[in-house]
Amino acid sequence: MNAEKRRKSRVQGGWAGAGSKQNNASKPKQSVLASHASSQSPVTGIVTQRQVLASAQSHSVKLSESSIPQWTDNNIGQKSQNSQQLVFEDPEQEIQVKPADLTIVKSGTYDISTEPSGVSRLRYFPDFIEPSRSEAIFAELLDEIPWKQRSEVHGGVRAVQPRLTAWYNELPYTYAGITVEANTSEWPNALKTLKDQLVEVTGIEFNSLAANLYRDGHDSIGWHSDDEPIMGKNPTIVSLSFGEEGVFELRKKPPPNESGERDYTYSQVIKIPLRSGSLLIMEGWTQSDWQHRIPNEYHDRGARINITFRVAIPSHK
Ligand SMILES: O=C(O)CCC(=O)C(=O)O
Ligand SMILES: [Fe+2]
Repeated sequence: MNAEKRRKSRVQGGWAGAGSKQNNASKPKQSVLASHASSQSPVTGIVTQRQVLASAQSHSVKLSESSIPQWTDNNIGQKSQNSQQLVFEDPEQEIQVKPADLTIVKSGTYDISTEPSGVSRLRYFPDFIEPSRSEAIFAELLDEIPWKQRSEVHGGVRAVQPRLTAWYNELPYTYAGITVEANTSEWPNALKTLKDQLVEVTGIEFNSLAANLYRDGHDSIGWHSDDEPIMGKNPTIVSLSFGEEGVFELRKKPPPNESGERDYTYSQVIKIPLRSGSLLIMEGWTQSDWQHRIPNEYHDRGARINITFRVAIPSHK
């Protein structure tokens, strides 16, 4: 056997032995991927969008320091010794994989997580208000709400919000470094009726209302939680959408590092396309354990109005 042939046969032999070990090591990862996507999805009724490169199911795979099989001359004819060297023991390095994004499209109640604080629950009713009524409400709100572009402060930097807002409440409301003045003016009629309807559905007597107008696809609201002290602990946030569809996204908060920072690279993301007339309720620990946003879009989008009914607690004056 010449030198080149000998080298090839060694390599093939080496990888054949190593391969079976390696495959075994990576197999559980694949089966977790498959089963997680179907039956073990933490959120039933959710469509799993598998995005080939950007995301895969959440699973931590532990590898030994050297995941590449070692090859030495001693391996020839010493199968057992060879395989000994390739056992994946003493895991030292953890590889994290970003879970596939999940999309909620169907009406239902979704417990999106149970830890670290407790149950985070979403209730989604895509067809809460019929299309012709939604259209009329959209026109009324666009016309009657005193929309204003405000600015907010992030990391000490003040910037104009990429959307218009309004707030109806007896108390001023502080969030993202700004204080929105109290607004005791009368609620638009459509909102009074909707509030009564929502009090019936939820049993909660809402006393405040925040409104957002996303004028087009350039408008957005960044990642945040509705966890201002004025909302109290575990607030129920009831959100109605009118006009153009907007994709509402949630991402799970990872544990903070020693400096209190959170790395969201591997966070679970849940998307809910909020169409006109839809109702989304966030409950439980959702504001503690998740953030949400409406990203801007790369394609043209018409105007969208979002109304959130909340309970502001007067003791936080
Ligand atoms: O527009 C939406 O659906 C979300 C608005 C929101 O998160 C907020 O106003 O706090
Ligand atoms: Fe919010």
